[in-house]
Amino acid sequence: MVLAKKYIVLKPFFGEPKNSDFQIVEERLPEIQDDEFLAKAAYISVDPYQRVKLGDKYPCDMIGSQVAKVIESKNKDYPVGSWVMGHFGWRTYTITKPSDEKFCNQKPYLYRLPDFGNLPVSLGLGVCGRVGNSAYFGFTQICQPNAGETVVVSGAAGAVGQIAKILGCRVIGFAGTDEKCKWLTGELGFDSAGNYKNVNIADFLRENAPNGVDCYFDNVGGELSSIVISQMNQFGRVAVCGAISSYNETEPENRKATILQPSIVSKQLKIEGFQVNRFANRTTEGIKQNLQWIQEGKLKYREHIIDGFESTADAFIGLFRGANTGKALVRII
Ligand SMILES: NC(=O)C1=CN([C@@H]2O[C@H](COP(=O)(O)OP(=O)(O)OC[C@H]3O[C@@H](n4cnc5c(N)ncnc54)[C@H](OP(=O)(O)O)[C@@H]3O)[C@@H](O)[C@H]2O)C=CC1
Ligand SMILES: CCCCCC(=O)/C=C/[C@H]1[C@H](O)CC(=O)[C@@H]1CCCCCCC(=O)O
Repeated sequence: MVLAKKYIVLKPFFGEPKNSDFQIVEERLPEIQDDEFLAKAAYISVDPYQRVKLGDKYPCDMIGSQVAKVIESKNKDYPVGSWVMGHFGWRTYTITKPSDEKFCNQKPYLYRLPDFGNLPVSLGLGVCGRVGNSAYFGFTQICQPNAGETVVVSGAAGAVGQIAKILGCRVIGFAGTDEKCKWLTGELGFDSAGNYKNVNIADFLRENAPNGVDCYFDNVGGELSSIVISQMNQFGRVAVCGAISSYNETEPENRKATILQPSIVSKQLKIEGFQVNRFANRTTEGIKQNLQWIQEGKLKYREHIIDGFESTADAFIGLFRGANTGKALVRII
């Protein structure tokens, strides 16, 4: 008999998520049945979308993905010792099977990790998982960049800007600390990077993108994005990936930003939102491309790893304070 621990969310988040919004409970797991396997969590992913994508019934199980190891199995496709990515929620042990979508209707719900060679399995939640695929497919399919074009990325400490450099673009990033900006222009080779908390965004862009912006990959939304969009070129393309600047905002007044329509019309812009599961049937293609770029030394990654299941809520809260540089993960020890 296995005793699992899981997080439940007690009530809707209000403003920044708090430890008191969560409770850890224990659950006795039954014996596995035909087709099922038992997986032990190794890394749990904390992600900004978890702030805004819970249902409306409380208390509820916390949603989220993990990389887990199969430790008991009655399913030949998931043998003991194999590594899986599963959308199981924040929990230590899970019994499931491929047709089981009781935890969440996310697609893909479950898959075996490809062979990462010498690289850590934790990448399956970051650059070699759905986060990396958001960057790869969101940027290439929505922005449709051409070599030589100028690309701006907000929430820039991820893969998008590096992919833009690989594709021959000029890249400008915005991030929330000077240390992150130094990493972007240093190790990651961005052409310039500005700390959105202390630069004048419009002036910074006029100086660093004097010929205007062709593509904008928007992770944050709000006024920063309105300013970037106001400096776009004719037929510019915007991929709207997220709007983290608004996720904790409780006052509707503060969710307002400068009107976009004059720029959209006069510059004939294409602005398109996307959700990475749109590309679910190309999951392996995206993972393999990012993996290949890592192996070739073209794509670098950082992980922000916090130890201990009991630290998961803190790791989640840290996302909204910019505590992470790179993918935020909880290692289950
Ligand atoms: N459309 C889709 O399918 C997907 C969308 N997303 C979205 O992409 C965005 C980035 O997610 P992800 O890469 O997982 O997370 P990150 O690893 O980029 O972590 C979140 C980062 O957001 C920044 N941030 C926090 N608060 C604010 C704020 N008020 N204004 C600006 N930046 C802020 C912080 O960095 P800093 O120090 O720079 O402030 C923080 O480190 C989110 O909006 C998320 O919802 C993610 C995955 C899939
Ligand atoms: C205003 C709400 C904007 C929310 C944007 C966002 O972050 C959406 C993300 C999810 C989308 O709805 C479907 C998904 O699968 C996205 C999340 C994927 C992130 C992957 C995180 C790691 C993992 O679970 O593998």
